[in-house]
Amino acid sequence: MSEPIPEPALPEPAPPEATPPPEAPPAVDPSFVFNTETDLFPHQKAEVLVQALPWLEEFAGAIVVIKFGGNAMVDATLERAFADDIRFFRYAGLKPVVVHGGGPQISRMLARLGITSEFRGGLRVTTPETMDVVRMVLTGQVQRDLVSRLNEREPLAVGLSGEDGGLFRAVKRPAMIDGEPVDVGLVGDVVEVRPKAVQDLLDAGRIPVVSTIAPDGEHPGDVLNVNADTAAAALATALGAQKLVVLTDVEGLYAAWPDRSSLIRSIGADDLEELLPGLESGMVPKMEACLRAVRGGVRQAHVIDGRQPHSLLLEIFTNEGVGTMVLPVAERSENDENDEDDEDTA
Ligand SMILES: Nc1ncnc2c1ncn2[C@@H]1O[C@H](COP(=O)(O)OP(=O)(O)O)[C@@H](O)[C@H]1O
Ligand SMILES: CC(=O)N[C@@H](CCC(=O)OP(=O)(O)O)C(=O)O
Repeated sequence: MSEPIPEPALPEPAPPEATPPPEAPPAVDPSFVFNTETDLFPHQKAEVLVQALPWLEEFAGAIVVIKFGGNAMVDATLERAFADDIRFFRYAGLKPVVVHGGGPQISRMLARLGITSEFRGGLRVTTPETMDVVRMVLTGQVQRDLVSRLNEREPLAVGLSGEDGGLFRAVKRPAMIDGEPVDVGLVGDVVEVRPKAVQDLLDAGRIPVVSTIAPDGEHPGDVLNVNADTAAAALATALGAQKLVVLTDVEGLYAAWPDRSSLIRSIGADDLEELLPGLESGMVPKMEACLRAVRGGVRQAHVIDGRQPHSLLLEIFTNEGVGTMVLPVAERSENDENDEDDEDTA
């Protein structure tokens, strides 16, 4: 009998390779370095949110007209921050209405077309040829870009111009230079607002975005170029807005421009009216607009720095606010109050 052939010994199975436990995500991004100059501690973040609470209550349901324009509008980062602020307002329960300018964009297009343009007393001298370009750039380019930007996450914004739904009716106006009227062509002043088209959009939860071209009330079929600050004031008044906010490329109104230490934080309508004749070019339509708005029943009008991202949020939701605030009646300063106390006790 032959010996059974022993089965070859199988090699010992290798112990299962220990799989390392999945690496927990780092609690803090290792590349993050806390900057004590610019970053907030959690308790500070909470403080900012809590500080916003009374303002959220105050402005719940309020119509706020925001003039976005000119030089604050030509930077994509600023435009994105602006769109975020407007959407923030909308979700916080305010009713924002955007009135846009586009002076630099119009000037660029006119230059490309070889058409010279000139400003007199802060207003563009507008020939029929210039008017075609103004209308095309404002309603066909600037408004479209802004509406698209606002609609990036949710389609809330709807564009319209003063021609839509009879929103504005304007008549020709001159520029005022050294107290003298000067003809500036097809430039108008809004003399009538039918806010229904805008109100309907607000009631539907939309964000209206308005271009300031207006039908000529005296020459049916013609349109006029209206300065966007002026149109924003007329619309704010007609809508019974709580606030008008004008974004620009300086911190606010300076009493002694260009002296940067002369920024005015708050001014009453009467004092502003006295300052107006001494103001220069671009500030003239802005401050006239603020004056008209508060005289027309808007509670506060502001000129703020559109070069600072989120300056709009700071204006509405912080105790300090930013820029220059125009009120129907001047705020009493602490000094005034102390003087009065002294008189009482004298
Ligand atoms: N008193 C003043 N306070 C602030 N800015 C003034 C004053 N007077 C003139 N300006 C000028 O007005 C400009 C703002 O007007 P403008 O350029 O027409 O603004 P926007 O392009 O934002 O509509 C400022 O950049 C500044 O050069
Ligand atoms: C009559 C007049 O001057 N209209 C302005 C309209 C646009 C505007 O107001 O734009 P900003 O707010 O960007 O300056 C213009 O033609 O430039």
